[in-house]
Amino acid sequence: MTLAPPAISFQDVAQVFATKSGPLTALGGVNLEVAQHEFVAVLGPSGCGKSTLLRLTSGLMMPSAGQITVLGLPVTRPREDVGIVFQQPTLLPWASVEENVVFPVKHTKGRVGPAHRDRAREILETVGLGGFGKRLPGELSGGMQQRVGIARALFLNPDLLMMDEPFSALDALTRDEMGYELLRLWQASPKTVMFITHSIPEAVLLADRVLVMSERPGRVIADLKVPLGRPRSEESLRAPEVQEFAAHLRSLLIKPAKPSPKPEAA
Ligand SMILES: Nc1ncnc2c1ncn2[C@@H]1O[C@H](COP(=O)(O)OP(=O)(O)OP(=O)(O)O)[C@@H](O)[C@H]1O
Repeated sequence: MTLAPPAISFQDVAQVFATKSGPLTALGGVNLEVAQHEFVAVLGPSGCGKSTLLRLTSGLMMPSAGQITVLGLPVTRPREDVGIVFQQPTLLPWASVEENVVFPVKHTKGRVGPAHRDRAREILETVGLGGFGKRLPGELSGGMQQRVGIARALFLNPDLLMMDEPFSALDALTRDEMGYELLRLWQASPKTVMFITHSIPEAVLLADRVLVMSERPGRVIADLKVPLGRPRSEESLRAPEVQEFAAHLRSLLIKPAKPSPKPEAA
């Protein structure tokens, strides 16, 4: 029996950016593994390199050092089997919802065939936007626009779904609703998900495992299994062990305030 390779593997990955004020080490020696079909959330302070992690996995940039493999193969270029959802859906405002969804194919292959149109309609149906294909993005609510972004990422049925704070621009109720919606989609069509968020409740609700990153240069400082079965619900989130887990995550993320300097003696 051959063991399936991990969906994502980082070995001693560092990322240094050249900036006007000199080299900036965004990631300093990241090691992590994500199993196939696992849902992993990444939490960490602002600027610790979470988005960089996601861009490296997607092949949108190459690491300064270390090795990254996706499904057992080194990442050497942007991969078609990795779908990405950003904080803002970045839709083409003049193109219909359906045109936005088929955009990845139009962009790479130059033409869109009837099978692609069928797939676009199917995936729009799946994300709850059946019947909205001819609308323009500006005619949709923020939550609906983000659903279009998710449909576009799922259009080519990727093995991996990278999500960079996908719901953070939405109001609290829509955000919760989208979280459950995402779980439904993930359970109906299992994929490996790397989900970047600043929200501890969101990470706990969605993920199998939570990776916590240090301040820049980012490293993984904790790799914790969420103590919750599936399906998840508001009620299961209230369980004492889950509350305790969330409190532990909070303690890893929030540094105690430094004592203020003593006033100088008069
Ligand atoms: N292309 C780039 N050139 C120079 N510096 C960059 C580049 N991309 C990111 N950085 C810097 O690298 C660091 C990590 O950025 P990144 O966006 O990955 O952090 P993040 O954890 O996703 O932040 P946030 O939580 O605020 O979105 C930051 O200091 C950022 O300014």
